[in-house]
Amino acid sequence: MDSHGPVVQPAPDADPGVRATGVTAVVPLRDGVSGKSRLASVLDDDARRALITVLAQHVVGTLLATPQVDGVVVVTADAPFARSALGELSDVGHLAFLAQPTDRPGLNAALDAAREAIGSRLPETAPGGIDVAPGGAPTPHALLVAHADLPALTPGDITDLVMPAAGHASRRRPERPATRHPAGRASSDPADRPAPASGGDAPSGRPHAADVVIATDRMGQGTNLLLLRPGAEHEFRFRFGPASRAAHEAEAARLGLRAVTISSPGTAVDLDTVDDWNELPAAVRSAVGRYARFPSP
Ligand SMILES: Nc1nc2c(ncn2[C@@H]2O[C@H](COP(=O)(O)OP(=O)(O)OP(=O)(O)O)[C@@H](O)[C@H]2O)c(=O)[nH]1
Ligand SMILES: C=C(OP(=O)(O)O)C(=O)O
Repeated sequence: MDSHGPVVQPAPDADPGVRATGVTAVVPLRDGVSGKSRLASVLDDDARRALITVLAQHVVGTLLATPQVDGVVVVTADAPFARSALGELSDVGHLAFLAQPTDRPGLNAALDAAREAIGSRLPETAPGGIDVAPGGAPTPHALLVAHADLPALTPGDITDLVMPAAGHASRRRPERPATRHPAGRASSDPADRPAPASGGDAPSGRPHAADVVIATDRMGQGTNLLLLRPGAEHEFRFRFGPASRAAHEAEAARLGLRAVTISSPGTAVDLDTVDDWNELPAAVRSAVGRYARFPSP
């Protein structure tokens, strides 16, 4: 394994020339100290820091390896930590770091700050702002929020989520067994597109692009990734936190936007608790476990 943590392979069968729309990804990353507090009973500070690092490397590397993603902005309360954890990935693609304003604490405020920075296209030299331009983003542009703790996420999952057919009622094949690495499960086969968890009521046989795509967690309660297509990306209020899936569905309804909620193994698996750890696919647990030693169950 290289210094970027779990290896990320580009989706092998994705056509880089095919774009639903340009996508700018935003990854919130609190810091390397206070995060993963729900694992504090089993992991000490150093182990949690290592875990936060390897998970963030995996998510950001996966986004950068996804053909539809033009750039990634990491919004963080701890820029030195984020740069040291992720800076090397700048070689892979357009990666920017945005320091979260100290007077705007919290996850939703961090995302608001990132959205504003992207919208105003801060110059590279903007004080406290983006220090690496996320790339010549064409308009219209979609905004994809992805949490930094999704160890089974693959480029294929992201392609499936951002392509216009995401949320269209599809026949889901059984998950393929993990190949060389959990991130190697990528596919752009339409039949592998994530099944809608709810709200996907597009006419049969015709893909329909939702304005808002919510990738929920394995309990069906939270939001691990959130796509706002052009037209939805400005007004939508981020409602991350407890029961955010329902809150985001309600927010879309409030704005008269069409939303779909999807779930696939790679998007649903986050790592917040010991239960999450025990539920990880074995290959993913083994890859992550090389960086953060969890006690045996
Ligand atoms: N920039 C920023 N990111 C945050 C903040 N709070 C959470 N995040 C990030 O948002 C994502 C989801 O975070 P949570 O699962 O709620 O928190 P966590 O730190 O991973 O875990 P817990 O401490 O157990 O809640 C992760 O990528 C976090 O790093 C915040 O206040 N600012
Ligand atoms: C913040 C969220 O998730 P979690 O804290 O469970 O990672 C969420 O699902 O909105």
